[in-house]
Amino acid sequence: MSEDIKMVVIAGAGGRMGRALVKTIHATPGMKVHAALERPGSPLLGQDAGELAGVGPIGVPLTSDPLAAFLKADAVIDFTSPASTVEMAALAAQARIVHVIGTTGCSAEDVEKIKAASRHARIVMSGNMSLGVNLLGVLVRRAAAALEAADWDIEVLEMHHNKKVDAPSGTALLLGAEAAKGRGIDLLANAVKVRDGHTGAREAGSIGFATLRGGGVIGDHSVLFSSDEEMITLSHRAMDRALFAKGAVTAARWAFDKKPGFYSMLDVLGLD
Ligand SMILES: NC(=O)C1=CN([C@@H]2O[C@H](COP(=O)(O)OP(=O)(O)OC[C@H]3O[C@@H](n4cnc5c(N)ncnc54)[C@H](OP(=O)(O)O)[C@@H]3O)[C@@H](O)[C@H]2O)C=CC1
Ligand SMILES: O=C(O)C1=N[C@H](C(=O)O)C[C@H](O)C1
Repeated sequence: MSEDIKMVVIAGAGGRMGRALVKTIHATPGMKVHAALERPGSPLLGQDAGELAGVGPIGVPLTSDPLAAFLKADAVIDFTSPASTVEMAALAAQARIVHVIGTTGCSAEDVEKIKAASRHARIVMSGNMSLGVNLLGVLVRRAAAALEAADWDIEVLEMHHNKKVDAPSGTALLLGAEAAKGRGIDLLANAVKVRDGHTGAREAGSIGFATLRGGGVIGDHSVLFSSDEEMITLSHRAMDRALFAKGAVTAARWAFDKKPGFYSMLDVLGLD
């Protein structure tokens, strides 16, 4: 790689992932936190991003002007909210900088808008930035392709901390999408995301989701393949948010010399 990302903007710098990203970028030789963004009106505006991340002052105050932040930047790493990410995608495309998106809970409409921005921008978007989860996705796809839908039920189980606002998690949906791909079916048409009351028996071929929330769990995911006689469980546990931050930095570096387009972590990791 001849050129490398140097100046990185962190969107949502005061959040759980934003702080982990500031810490990771600060510790990465050759990289610098160029600007740190929070939403307009946030009580964190003006505070130093390094202080918030626990690495001491780095001379980068939190601001709420993405366009000014993107000037002279190489990339923006964005773990915020769907509305903010859609807005950032248009602005990052205007500024022609790499946009790495970890935000989950985006609607199909949101994703269409982000994809439209990727006509002019290098965008990497994934519900999970870790090598482990993306490899798990490939294994899930293979298992789903090998196991007959009539005999094997697929359920995706996830647990996260009690502050998480979207469900099922982006990772659960990613794993469900891989299972659907393995079976050659459409996830949207076959997903069962809620069960309550007299639901009737499980529909063969459906892909179920179950969501747990509690305490400080960073991210646990399992895909269960159950037949009448046996069960296969493929799972992943995230133990530190630095995992996702490092994955996002890898994605930004990978995208730097790519053409405009909408990429995933499977592209970045060469797993597809
Ligand atoms: N893909 C992956 O690998 C991972 C994805 N995630 C996803 O990342 C997202 C963030 O997670 P997490 O850090 O835990 O959540 P937090 O709520 O801790 O952080 C999000 C931050 O973004 C801020 N924000 C909201 N709107 C804007 C805006 N317009 N401009 C700048 N900042 C804004 C929020 O501010 P305020 O609170 O004031 O609204 C908050 O500080 C979630 O969607 C989560 O699911 C998380 C981990 C890994
Ligand atoms: O909100 C989180 O914390 C996480 N969100 C992502 C998701 O929705 O899958 C990734 C990770 O599991 C943590």
